[in-house]
Amino acid sequence: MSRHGSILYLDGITVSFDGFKALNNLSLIIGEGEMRAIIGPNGAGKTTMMDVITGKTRPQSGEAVFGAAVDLLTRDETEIARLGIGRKFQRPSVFESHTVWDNVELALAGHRGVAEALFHRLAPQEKQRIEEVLDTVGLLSQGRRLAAHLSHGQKQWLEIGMLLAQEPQLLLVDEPVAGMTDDETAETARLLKRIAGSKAVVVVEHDMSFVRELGVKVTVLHEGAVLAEGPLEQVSAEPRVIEVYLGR
Ligand SMILES: Nc1ncnc2c1ncn2[C@@H]1O[C@H](COP(=O)(O)OP(=O)(O)OP(=O)(O)O)[C@@H](O)[C@H]1O
Repeated sequence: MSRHGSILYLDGITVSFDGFKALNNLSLIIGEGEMRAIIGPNGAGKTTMMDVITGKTRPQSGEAVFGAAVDLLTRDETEIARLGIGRKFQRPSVFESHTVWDNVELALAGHRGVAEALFHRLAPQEKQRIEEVLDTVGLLSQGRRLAAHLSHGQKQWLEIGMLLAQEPQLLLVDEPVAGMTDDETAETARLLKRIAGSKAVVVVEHDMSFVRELGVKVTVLHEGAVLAEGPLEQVSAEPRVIEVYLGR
């Protein structure tokens, strides 16, 4: 496998929990600006893979390289986030008692405390950046609303916006459309497509119609390793994939 031009290079990653291999010699390469969908049955290792990339779990063996040469296995979670890897967990976690605008402003400020961040006078370029982020996630007209009053889908988009404010090069998104309406699901696919290109996006999702809408290369995980990889039509026609995942 070649590392050239990749934003993420995983090679031979193995994670054992009491002898059980949650990841078993997993290798995966994500290109710069690429969007990739990761699918696979429950227990396939999708969450564990995200945990390894973000420094939450250390593998027993393997290599994990970010960009040209950053060895992720020597960095802790905070360092990895600062390096430019953003992670969105399944459930939205926004500051409900703050406005949509303030949520993005807080994310932009990052290291400043909440009070300090909100009383800090915004530089024109910070204001512009917040507007850009809200526009990207389709919430520009919602800036003054309290986050608590947003729909479930809008909260998910806001949290994606909060990650974008931190300018990641790689965004990991775990089951973004769970609990969304069909319209919100379709909008989320459009949103992620707008984001990909300027940054790489790895999306874990069980919703096949959403994965189809993304229209990107799919990696099927099974028992901690890659079972199949390619366009959705191709992998979904493979007998092994049908047997372990799609046919159930
Ligand atoms: N801390 C842990 N201790 C022991 N076993 C674990 C631990 N974390 C995960 N596992 C096991 O590793 C396997 C992979 O789990 P993982 O959560 O990565 O799968 P997944 O593909 O994300 O599944 P799902 O689609 O259900 O979220 C599972 O069998 C799980 O029970």
